[in-house]
Amino acid sequence: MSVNSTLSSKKAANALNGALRVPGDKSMSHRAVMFSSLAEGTSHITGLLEGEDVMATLAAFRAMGVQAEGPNNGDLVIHGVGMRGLNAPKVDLDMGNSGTAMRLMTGILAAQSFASKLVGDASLSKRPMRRVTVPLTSMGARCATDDNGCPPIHIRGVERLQPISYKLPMASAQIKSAVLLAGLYADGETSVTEPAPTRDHTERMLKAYGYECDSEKVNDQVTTIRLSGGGKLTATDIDIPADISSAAFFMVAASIVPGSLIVLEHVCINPTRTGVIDILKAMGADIKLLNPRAIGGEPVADIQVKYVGLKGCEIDPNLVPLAIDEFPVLCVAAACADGQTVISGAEELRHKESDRISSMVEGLRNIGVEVEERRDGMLVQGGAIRGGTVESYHDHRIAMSFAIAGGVCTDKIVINGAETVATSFPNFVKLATAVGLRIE
Ligand SMILES: O=C(O)C1=C[C@@H](OP(=O)(O)O)[C@@H](O)[C@H](O)C1
Ligand SMILES: C=C(OP(=O)(O)O)C(=O)O
Repeated sequence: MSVNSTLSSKKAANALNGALRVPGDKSMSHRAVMFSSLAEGTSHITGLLEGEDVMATLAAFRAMGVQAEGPNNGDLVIHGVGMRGLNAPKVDLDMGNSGTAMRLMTGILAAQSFASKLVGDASLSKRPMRRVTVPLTSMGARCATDDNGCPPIHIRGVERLQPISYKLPMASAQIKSAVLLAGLYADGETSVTEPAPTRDHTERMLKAYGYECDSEKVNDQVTTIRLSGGGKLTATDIDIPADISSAAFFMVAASIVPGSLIVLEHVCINPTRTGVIDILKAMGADIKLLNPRAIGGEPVADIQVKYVGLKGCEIDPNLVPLAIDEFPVLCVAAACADGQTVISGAEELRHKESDRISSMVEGLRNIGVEVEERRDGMLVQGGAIRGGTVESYHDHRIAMSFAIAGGVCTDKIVINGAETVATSFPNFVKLATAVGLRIE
């Protein structure tokens, strides 16, 4: 762990200044490890996030016989074993805190000829998993959750899978990806229709590893993704840009601490991930995308954020899936804005590492913010942040969001359970301190 279990965050002495590069994108890092392991040949990954979530994915493949060197400063070499080259694991596969790891691995493992069992930590063990086992079972997979629909997931070997045409019941990149990954092994064409755009790293990265995958827009919101089973992945070199979900903490910090000017370098600005920029801009933030470029099939830019002060707004529910992991820190932005901010259409937040609606409502109240909890969101009354003690509920994004609130509090904020930041952002405290936040 890079930090103690309690963080204490105090008002920044000065404005935040400087350029920083946050760690690699978590969604892309998981997928790069998965696809490199299943590919034919040796892949070189750079910019990998060395957070605990991604390390759980890597450990699972090592337990199934995949050889890898690293990671070392974000560099990882993986010797792929091919689509059918995994060995039966001799141990339960521990996905730690990571919903992405558990759901995507279920898609891959449900198609193998051997049995496996996926387990997770206390938080992951409370998260809903039937959303993946139900469609996979209809493809002929033999996988089951516990009676309560949560992990562990028990998977039995199968000889073959049938393809399906699956309409996602909710906008979820994890369910989409789990079905597509199982579809790689199915006899025929699998299609997934999403009700609203969700992150498309699986589709983009499949293409980077030489696997054909088509996306067809049905209308503005709805897209159908199709692929045919039985193909192969070919090893490649992949450079992973910085994670906009980690950058978001500093985008909000610079937007609420007067006088700030920061540049977040080399951030992935895939349009299925940039809802946080649109929402902050709707609140009046001054955000500029500098040096736009393409890296490994993904758009990348340096993001400049200058303090101008925020105003409350009604957040467009269509932006929710495009900023799903950024809502905890957006709640902090709302608490510092002039006027009210309304979040709606965001019930999925209740199924993350913690119930992020109730964790944020409770924490904001503890530091002196007026909030009304709603089933699918909340209403935040902007104003001053006093300070107090908050619980992270072992949710990395809750812990880091309150650390950012510390930049403007009049007293100090103590965050319990902060070791969890290592799941997605191991050097958070170091980078935050480097740009001027005062975190102990
Ligand atoms: O596919 C992914 O990499 C992710 C999808 C999102 O989850 P859902 O698909 O459950 O919304 C997101 O919250 C998670 O952090 C990463
Ligand atoms: C929800 C998150 O991750 P996961 O679902 O992979 O646990 C997150 O990182 O905010």
